[in-house]
Amino acid sequence: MEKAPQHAVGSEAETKESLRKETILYLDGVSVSFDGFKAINNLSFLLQKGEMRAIIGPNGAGKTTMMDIITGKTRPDEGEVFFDGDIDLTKHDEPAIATMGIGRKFQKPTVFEGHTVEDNLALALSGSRSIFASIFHHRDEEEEARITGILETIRLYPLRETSAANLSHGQKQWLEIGMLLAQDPKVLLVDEPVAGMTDAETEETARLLRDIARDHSVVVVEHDMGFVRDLGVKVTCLHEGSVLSEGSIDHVSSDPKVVEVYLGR
Ligand SMILES: Nc1ncnc2c1ncn2[C@@H]1O[C@H](COP(=O)(O)OP(=O)(O)OP(=O)(O)O)[C@@H](O)[C@H]1O
Repeated sequence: MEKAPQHAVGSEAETKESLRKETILYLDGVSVSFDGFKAINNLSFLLQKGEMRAIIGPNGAGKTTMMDIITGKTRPDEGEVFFDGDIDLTKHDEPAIATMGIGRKFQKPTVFEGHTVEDNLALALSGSRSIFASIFHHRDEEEEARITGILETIRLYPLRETSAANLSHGQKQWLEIGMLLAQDPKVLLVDEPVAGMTDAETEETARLLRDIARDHSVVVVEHDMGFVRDLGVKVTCLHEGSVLSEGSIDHVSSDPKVVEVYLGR
């Protein structure tokens, strides 16, 4: 008897594994239900190391739930979720996943309003140090250089001594992205970064995220299609907890399925 079937199964698993090893995020066959409702339904999503991806989709498509699964906030009922090739995220909790290098920025900025831009970054850089100790501790050259680098990336170097309370909404979003960068994540998950921003801030945010994507992997969830186009990256459209369409912005935005459930509305 031929051993072909067994061999075929083995090689399929090997192919999957070698595919997985190239990825920074790997979701395969992931499902999760809330009270019998499948919010995520057999979802497969691969993010390559160093890639930036935009996620779009109608309200309730499962975008937030997908982020919740990646960050360990929600446990999937089924499926595989891997980080950096071979770390099984379903075996780790939220704080452990954050420490491993998955940083998440929620829609609403949560900067420390009473502190300067620079001190907010110092706080984020210090991790567990107390607020008082972070601000008054003498920063060494390396810390100074990192803070300066982040201030330049987030376009706030000239405002470093300004109180965060006096920043515009858009600048607060950038500061929060900076605070995420201070934690040195490998992947940044960014939820609706340009909601409520001016047109000029929105355009600058696309450039800022492209700069960050030069040395990080990034997932951006956003409804603003002009902004998604400016990002110039592969787009995934979710619908009913699965991938409806994936590819270039031109491919996805002209896909009749996407027009029907999302763009045409
Ligand atoms: N904890 C929960 N309990 C019950 N249902 C939930 C829970 N979390 C999400 N859902 C449901 O799962 C579906 C997917 O929600 P999700 O928030 O992931 O969508 P979304 O794509 O992020 O939408 P939006 O663009 O509005 O933020 C929705 O129908 C939502 O009501």
